Formats: sequence, C-alpha cells, structure tokens
Amino acid sequence: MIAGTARSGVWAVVPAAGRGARAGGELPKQYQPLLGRPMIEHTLRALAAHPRIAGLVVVLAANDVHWPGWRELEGKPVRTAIGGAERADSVLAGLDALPGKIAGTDFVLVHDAARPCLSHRDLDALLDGEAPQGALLAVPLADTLKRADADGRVGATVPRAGLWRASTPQCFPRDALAQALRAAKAAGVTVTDEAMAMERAGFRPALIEGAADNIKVTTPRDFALAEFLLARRALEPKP
Ligand SMILES: Nc1ccn([C@@H]2O[C@H](COP(=O)(O)OP(=O)(O)OP(=O)(O)O)[C@@H](O)[C@H]2O)c(=O)n1
Ligand SMILES: C[C@](O)(CO)[C@H](O)COP(=O)(O)O
Repeated sequence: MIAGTARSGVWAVVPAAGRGARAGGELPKQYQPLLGRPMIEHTLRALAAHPRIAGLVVVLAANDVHWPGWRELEGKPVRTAIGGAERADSVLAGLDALPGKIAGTDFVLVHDAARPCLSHRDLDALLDGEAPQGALLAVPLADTLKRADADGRVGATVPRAGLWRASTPQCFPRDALAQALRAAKAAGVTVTDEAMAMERAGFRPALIEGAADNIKVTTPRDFALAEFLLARRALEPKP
C-alpha cells in the first residue's frame, strides 16, 4: 500500500510531442500564440509558479525546432526528453528523464502542454487530495448523452450519472505509473490517459473535481476560448 498525503516537491511531466493535427495551423498547436505567448509557455508557467511543484520535464517531438530552450521557469528547473509516437510513449520518456528518486513511492504529475488554462486552485485541489492510489482532475458531465447509430441517428440515450470527463494534471506514484504504462504497451493497449493505465494495473484513482475551463486546446475554435479564459484569469486577484 502506498501512503497518501498532501503532496509537495512534486515534479511535473508535460507531454508536448504532439503535432496538433486537429488544431491546424503552421505551427504545432503548443507553439501557437495565446495572448502573444506560445501556448506551452502559459502551461509551463502555470505549473512552475505553484509553490509545491519542484521542476518540469517537457517532452518534445524528435524534430522540434520551436522549443525556446528554457532551462528554468519561475525559478524551477526545466528538463527535456524526446517523445514517441503516442502520448503514452511520450509520458514514459518523460518519466525516464525525471531526476533520481528519493523514495520508491514518490508521486509525479502529468499535464498536457495543450491545457494552458490550469488554475492554481485546481492544482491545490489535486495536490491536497489524500489519494494513495493517485488522482486526476475531472469534470462531471453536464449534457444529455446520445449514442449514435451508423446512420447518424440516435441509437440510445446513455445515462450520464457517474460519468466524468478526464482532464489533467493526473498524479500518480512514478514507479507504478511507469510500470503500468509499459504493461499497457506490451499488451498492445492504447491508453489515452495515465489513469487508464493505472486502472488496468488494478489501481483505483480518485476523481478530483476540477474547473471546466481547464480545456484541452484541440480544434481551431479552442484558441479563442483559451485566450478569453487566460485574459479573464489575468484580471483575478493573485492567490
Ligand atoms: N505522441 C504524442 C502525442 C501527444 N502528445 C501530447 O499530449 C497532449 C494531449 O494530446 P492531444 O491534445 O491529442 O495533442 P496532439 O496529439 O498534438 O493532437 P492531434 O491528435 O490533434 O494531433 C498534447 O500536449 C500533445 O503534445 C505527446 O506528447 N506525444
Ligand atoms: C489525457 C487527456 O487530456 C485526458 O482527457 C486526453 O485523453 C488526451 O487527448 P488525446 O486526444 O486522447 O491524446
């Protein structure tokens, strides 16, 4: 059993090796500007500015020519690693690039570069959680759900009770996470988030309710929404 406690001195792995094909544009989406700065800068600063984050591992594409080469942000060390074909490969590469271990059970955060609107409050909620088996930010579903048939008509209305949208950061014991991601890969299973790998390994991650505005910038219209959310955040009193 892994002991649960409020977490501090935590490193964050930031997968940033995707292309952002659905977002379009000439630059990979994580380098497209939001309020005049690359998306990835907002994401990394949101993490690094939190007092309980110790450092960052940013996972880059092998052919990345846009990375500004930061070695430090907000006074926190920044390392880099080279990612792989799938997000899970990139996360594994990031875990391998973390600094040496203090204990076999220390926790790590994983947060998408494509989620630049992460709030201090959500990070607090995740790190405060007594979640010995790990935890993730998530948002309960607010809409009625329809399952489509092949002809585009409604096949069924799916009950939404108990359904959540997983977001990031997700926080897990680093060794157990690396093991779970390797096991999924060996089994040929694509895991779309860290929790899914941990669930396969028998863990029961805690769902921590986060803000709906921690959006993943995915399609072209998400850029304007992210800019609005960041501009509104800038007007809020600092924590
Ligand atoms: N092989 C990959 C694929 C994705 N990511 C990262 O994982 C995060 C979430 O992925 P997603 O939003 O799906 O990004 P992309 O894969 O870049 O988007 P798309 O599928 O539209 O190309 C992003 O920060 C992305 O850079 C990664 O590090 N390595
Ligand atoms: C990890 C994630 O952000 C959780 O919602 C999401 O699954 C990543 O996006 P992808 O399209 O599955 O790569």
